Amino acid sequence: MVDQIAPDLERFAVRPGPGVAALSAVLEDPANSLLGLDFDGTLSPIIDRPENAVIHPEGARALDRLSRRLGTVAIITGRPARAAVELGGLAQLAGAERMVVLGQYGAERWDGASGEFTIPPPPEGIAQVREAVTALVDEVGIPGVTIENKFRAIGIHWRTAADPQRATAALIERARAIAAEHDFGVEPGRSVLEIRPPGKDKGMALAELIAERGVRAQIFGGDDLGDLPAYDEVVRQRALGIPGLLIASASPEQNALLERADVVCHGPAEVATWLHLLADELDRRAA
Ligand SMILES: O=P(O)(O)OC[C@H]1O[C@H](O[C@H]2O[C@H](CO)[C@@H](O)[C@H](O)[C@H]2O)[C@H](O)[C@@H](O)[C@@H]1O
Repeated sequence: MVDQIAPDLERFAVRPGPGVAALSAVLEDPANSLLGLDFDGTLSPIIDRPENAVIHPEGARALDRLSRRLGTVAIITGRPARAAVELGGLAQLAGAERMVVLGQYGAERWDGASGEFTIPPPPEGIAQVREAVTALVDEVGIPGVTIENKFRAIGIHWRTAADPQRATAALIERARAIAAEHDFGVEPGRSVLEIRPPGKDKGMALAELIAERGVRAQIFGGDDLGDLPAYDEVVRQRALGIPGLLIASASPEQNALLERADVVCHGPAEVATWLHLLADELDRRAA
């Protein structure tokens, strides 16, 4: 039996603070612990075309290892649940039965145990929103601006725009007006503005999963503004006695999470390295 010694905090690069106790709690009780991760920018490197995104190969390997050790591994994403499962190859992971995907900020779900998707019907008004957004993008006419149809939401992307500054100046306020007119909300992200129905966020999605699974300790990692409600939820859960560690996947595009994080990784490759460290330590303790 291996000694249950405290984790080497220097190796895990955990800032002094509540993340330290959370890491110990996860290592001591992995079966009742949750790992929640965002998809794009945290597991999957940011690329020009959303439909070609994949999980970093080392991230996929680490997820595979962790899904055998932790009670719950959840991908909590703005992506449709089906897209995350397919792009991430999640159904093929060894511990897939312990994985959950909460897609479209918690509106959709995939359960690895049953392989079933829960996808509510598209919200009222989405066809009109799509039409108005398409007309706006056509009228603005900036090459490289693209529309992502997420069936219950629409993403306007300008990562590949010929003139990203002109694109944001021409699009953002008018896209917000379209959202307001149809009682939709907006979700700003990395070179994207999403128009989506209100009422769900990653914090709510996380809270529901914690309650459902009886989670006793957690780790959550994200990279963008849409992850902040999950950060808030981790802080709220700490006050309720559930320790939580926050990982930020840092990028030059977004620094809103950095000061709040217990661990800062530089993009999905470093997130993957950190997840492997966690898997190594869990394997060592299980040996
Ligand atoms: O919650 P997430 O898993 O982080 O998803 C947020 C949005 O990510 C995607 O867009 C981002 O990644 C693309 C691929 O790397 C990139 O081209 C784009 O610029 C990024 O904003 C995705 O397309 C959206 O649907 C997600 O809501």
